[in-house]
Amino acid sequence: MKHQDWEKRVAYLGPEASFTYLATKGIFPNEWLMPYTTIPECIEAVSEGKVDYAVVPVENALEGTVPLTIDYLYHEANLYVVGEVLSKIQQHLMVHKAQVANWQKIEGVYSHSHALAQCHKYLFYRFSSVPLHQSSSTAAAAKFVADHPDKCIAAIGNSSSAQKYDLEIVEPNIHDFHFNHTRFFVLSKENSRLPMEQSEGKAKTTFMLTLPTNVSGALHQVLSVFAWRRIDLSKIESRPLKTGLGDYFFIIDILADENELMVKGAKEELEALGCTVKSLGTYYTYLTPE
Ligand SMILES: O=C(O)C(=O)C[C@]1(C(=O)O)C=C[C@@H](O)C=C1
Repeated sequence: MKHQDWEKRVAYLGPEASFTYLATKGIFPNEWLMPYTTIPECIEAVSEGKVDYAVVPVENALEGTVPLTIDYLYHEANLYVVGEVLSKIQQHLMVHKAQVANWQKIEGVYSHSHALAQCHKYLFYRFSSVPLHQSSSTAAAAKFVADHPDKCIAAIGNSSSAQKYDLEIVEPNIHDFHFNHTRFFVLSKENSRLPMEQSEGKAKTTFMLTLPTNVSGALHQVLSVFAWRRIDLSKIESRPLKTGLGDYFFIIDILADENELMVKGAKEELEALGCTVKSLGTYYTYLTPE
């Protein structure tokens, strides 16, 4: 198929075989997938209309929120979440095939900062004196190792990246906790939603909210707005507003559709209380096959 035959362009944190690529391929198997080096570049590509969607990591079960994604969405972009993808994350240690015999003597480990953090205990106990190097993604690390056959170095990443860049997995499943999943947002300029088919079928909405200044008990009031309406929240987290110490905005994930009467009412009441509320839209959750 030629590029111009593809209907949608989708930016993702590349290169090919990154975890974001696998999530993107899972939800867009037939679209034109375009790799970008950083999360802001993916987000800008949608904002500037170069692509229809961008897929970016937003939260990991071991490491928590991906601050760059949330902060960029709040401070720099005006986009909507049209879907989310949940993927199981398995991290493996891999080396160039020319270095397999020497892998216990590696002189450097390369990976994305989140992947290094997910394997912290393993690296601490097994390779405590070996320098760790951050890459723009796990697949970028695998590619770097592939491009340097003479160096005794390793990458941490998934089995697809080992395959794609022809590396050998020398120690599989080195992530510190078994339940390792990452959540990815699919972003668009339109407040639409990807079709429900193949999703889990339950609607989810994300609000970004700031509290009125100097009001005691403001957060308590916000939570009561949801509580008395029996609106289920799956996440609430604060991030710095970057205007001074103690200034925060909140990300709130709601297990309901923004068009439901109770959610509309909640938004109105929050605004009446002096909060600024921005809805990132309602979307469905997709699982990538394990
Ligand atoms: O480096 C990759 O392969 C990515 O897609 C990025 C990323 C992340 O930002 O959390 C995605 C999933 C894993 O948690 C590790 C890294």
